[in-house]
Amino acid sequence: MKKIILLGYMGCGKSTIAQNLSKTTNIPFLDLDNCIEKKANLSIKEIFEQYGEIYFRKLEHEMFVELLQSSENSIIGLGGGTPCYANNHELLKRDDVISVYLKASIDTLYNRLVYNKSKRPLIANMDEEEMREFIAKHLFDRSFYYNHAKHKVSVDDKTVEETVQDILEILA
Ligand SMILES: Nc1ncnc2c1ncn2[C@@H]1O[C@H](COP(=O)(O)OP(=O)(O)OP(=O)(O)O)[C@@H](O)[C@H]1O
Ligand SMILES: O=C(O)C1=C[C@@H](O)[C@@H](O)[C@H](O)C1
Ligand SMILES: [Mg+2]
Repeated sequence: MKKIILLGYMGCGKSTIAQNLSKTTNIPFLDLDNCIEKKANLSIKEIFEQYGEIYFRKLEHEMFVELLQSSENSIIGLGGGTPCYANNHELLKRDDVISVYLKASIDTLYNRLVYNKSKRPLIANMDEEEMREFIAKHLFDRSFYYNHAKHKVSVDDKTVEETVQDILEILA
């Protein structure tokens, strides 16, 4: 069974695009962050605060493997850091996986995240200047892992519908 996996930096649109792609294709959508929250019965923010990031990364890896094991077709929106820990990037190459990196520029990410950071523990307490610096460096470090995706779609200056269309072309 095929898994369509969307990955990329926080705010690139994984959850939004995955939800819309699911409506268009009728393939069920699973958001990895939401699945972790449901299983732990805690928000991502609470898991970071109460147990720390390393524990979160362990839960994230376990949930990713669990979702890949299911026999259903599905669209999976990963967390922003998922490919960058626990060798998760190797899983993007599996034969039953269609992995798509939603590539966004620093400006796009900054503009989307600046007013919407409270639920994202890695940036929640940063001021605007700090946040731009952080995104630039972090994206540079993470690109190595994101580039293990089989496909890449640029999301800058595109509507949700345009990005969904780009992904449908990959799937065709
Ligand atoms: N063209 C667009 N495509 C996708 N998202 C957009 C677009 N324009 C604005 N947004 C907004 O960008 C924000 C970030 O999107 P979303 O939460 O889907 O990102 P994410 O990649 O799932 O982030 P995270 O890794 O933190 O879960 C949302 O508020 C969404 O509405
Ligand atoms: O980029 C990251 O490392 C994260 C992104 C979010 O999706 C969550 O998975 C969490 O806030 C960590
Ligand atoms: Mg998301």
